[in-house]
Amino acid sequence: MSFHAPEPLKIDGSELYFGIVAARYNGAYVDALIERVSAVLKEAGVPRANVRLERVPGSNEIPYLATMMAATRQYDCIIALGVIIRGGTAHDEVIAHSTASILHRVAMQTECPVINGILTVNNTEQAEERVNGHADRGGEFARAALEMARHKVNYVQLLDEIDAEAAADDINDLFNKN
Ligand SMILES: Nc1c(NC[C@H](O)[C@H](O)[C@H](O)CO)[nH]c(=O)[nH]c1=O
Ligand SMILES: CC(=O)[C@@H](O)COP(=O)(O)O
Repeated sequence: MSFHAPEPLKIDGSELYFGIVAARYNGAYVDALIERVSAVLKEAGVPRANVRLERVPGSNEIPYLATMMAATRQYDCIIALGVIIRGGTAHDEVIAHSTASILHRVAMQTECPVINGILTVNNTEQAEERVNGHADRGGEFARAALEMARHKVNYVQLLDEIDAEAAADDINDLFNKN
């Protein structure tokens, strides 16, 4: 098991907004992830009102809601939470790969970072260890979300400033020509 999560950064979450999309499949494990994510966001000062939680049937449905939430432009980061447990067929692999790839695409296309908090495990013991046991994956996902939300806010602001400067340059050029 991996225990090399980065050292937590001190991030003031009081003005950050988060969307959580969580599967109902394997609900007890996912609920435990939601609890840890919520606790860590709260510790960072994120007001409860700044966090919106949406539930979907299974992890396969997460990308749709993540896309819709990101498209609202109301969030600084989306956190996707699910637990995929290996079954008898390759269905679990199909869902794990496709969701991971779509979540990246959502982030690139909307400028809203997306945290892939969809655990892919071989059995219930591995799920238990990661959500209620030694590994605090929910906490890790929340801390990654705080860090990425801060990047998002900074870069969106920087891009706005660059756009404003470019627009001002265009206006100056126009006046200088006339
Ligand atoms: N087997 C798991 C699923 N399967 C359900 C799918 O995610 C989906 O709801 C269904 O295929 C309809 O589109 N979901 C999980 O989150 N975890 C699993 O282990
Ligand atoms: C139906 C599912 O989402 C998933 O549990 C598939 O399990 P299995 O591969 O054992 O049919």
